[in-house]
Amino acid sequence: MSTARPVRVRAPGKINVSFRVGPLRPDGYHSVASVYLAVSLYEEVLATPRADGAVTVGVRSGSELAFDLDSIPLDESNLAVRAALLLRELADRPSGVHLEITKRVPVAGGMGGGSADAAAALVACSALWDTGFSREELVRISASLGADVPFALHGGVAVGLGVGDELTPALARKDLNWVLVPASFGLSTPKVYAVADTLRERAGIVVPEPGGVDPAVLQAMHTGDVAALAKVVSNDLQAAAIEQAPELADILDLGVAEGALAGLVSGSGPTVAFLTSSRRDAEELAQRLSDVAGVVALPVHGPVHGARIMA
Ligand SMILES: C[C@](O)(CO)[C@H](O)COP(=O)(O)OP(=O)(O)OC[C@H]1O[C@@H](n2ccc(N)nc2=O)[C@H](O)[C@@H]1O
Ligand SMILES: Nc1ncnc2c1ncn2[C@@H]1O[C@H](COP(=O)(O)OP(=O)(O)OP(=O)(O)O)[C@@H](O)[C@H]1O
Repeated sequence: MSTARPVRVRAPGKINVSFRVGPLRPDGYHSVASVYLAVSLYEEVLATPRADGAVTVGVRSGSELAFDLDSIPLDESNLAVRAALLLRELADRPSGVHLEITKRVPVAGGMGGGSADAAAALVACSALWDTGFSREELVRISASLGADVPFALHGGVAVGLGVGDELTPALARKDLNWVLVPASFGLSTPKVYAVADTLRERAGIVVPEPGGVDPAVLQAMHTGDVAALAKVVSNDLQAAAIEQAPELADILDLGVAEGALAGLVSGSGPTVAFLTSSRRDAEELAQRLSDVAGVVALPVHGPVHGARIMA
């Protein structure tokens, strides 16, 4: 359907419930095996047509988190702008658009917030410009914007191979309840990968190709066995994130001491995610972490849908 009216899209942040990192490839990326879970913390992009043909962006906070909005570029390096420019070129449209981003996913937090913005911008502009691209085509297009962008479009639960962009849907029988503890600072994704390489080199570890994901993780999600899942969640980037920000180790210990079934750093960090048994346990843990440590702690659940137009 063609529309000249503004289009609002929301796209989720993610947790890597399991994340294996293989060797560094010649292109500067690592081959990975990821179990992605989309969680109920959403970015929103409102796309409004611009008559002058320009592609512009604005960012505002939609959260109680103290976002460093100044660290987000407002030029052509903004991921949402890159998405719109790429789509415009592929669809051969002369159209302009203003993208207003409402941020709720921690910036540089390891939860794919910028990727969610890119996915939301693709879906919004595709509707605005009536490109006729299918969802599958948008997913394919999105891979050139970043390794996490296809999953922000896809949503739900998925296995990500290659650099994380080769997705296969997976099943979660039950809604999983987590508590997120965002940090007041960000970590650079390439830096965390580089530190991971250095740590492995120093330990004399020759890193194998990740192959696939840990089948025990898929099995636990498939059967909805949260206790079993808690035993197998893991992230190969966690040690490198802790090396960069040692306080993350204390937060991980605290969450488990306060009753989380398990804790792990999300993606390249520094956001920490704690698994709990129920929505109620997540709310109680978030309250305790806030009381005991004075940290912001957000209960979330997943799987949730990928980038989608809002009514
Ligand atoms: C850490 C994760 O968030 C886990 O899902 C992703 O692997 C990162 O995904 P992303 O932020 O979308 O990454 P991109 O924007 O494509 O890449 C940023 C940088 O991260 C590093 N990178 C990213 C993905 C990957 N499989 N191997 C890498 O080494 C590379 O240095 C790359 O230049
Ligand atoms: N729309 C955007 N939103 C946030 N950051 C953006 C955006 N466009 C470009 N960036 C740049 O990308 C950097 C990382 O952003 P993002 O919030 O996606 O990190 P992240 O969640 O750690 O990413 P990932 O988990 O995918 O590695 C920011 O510091 C910023 O400089």
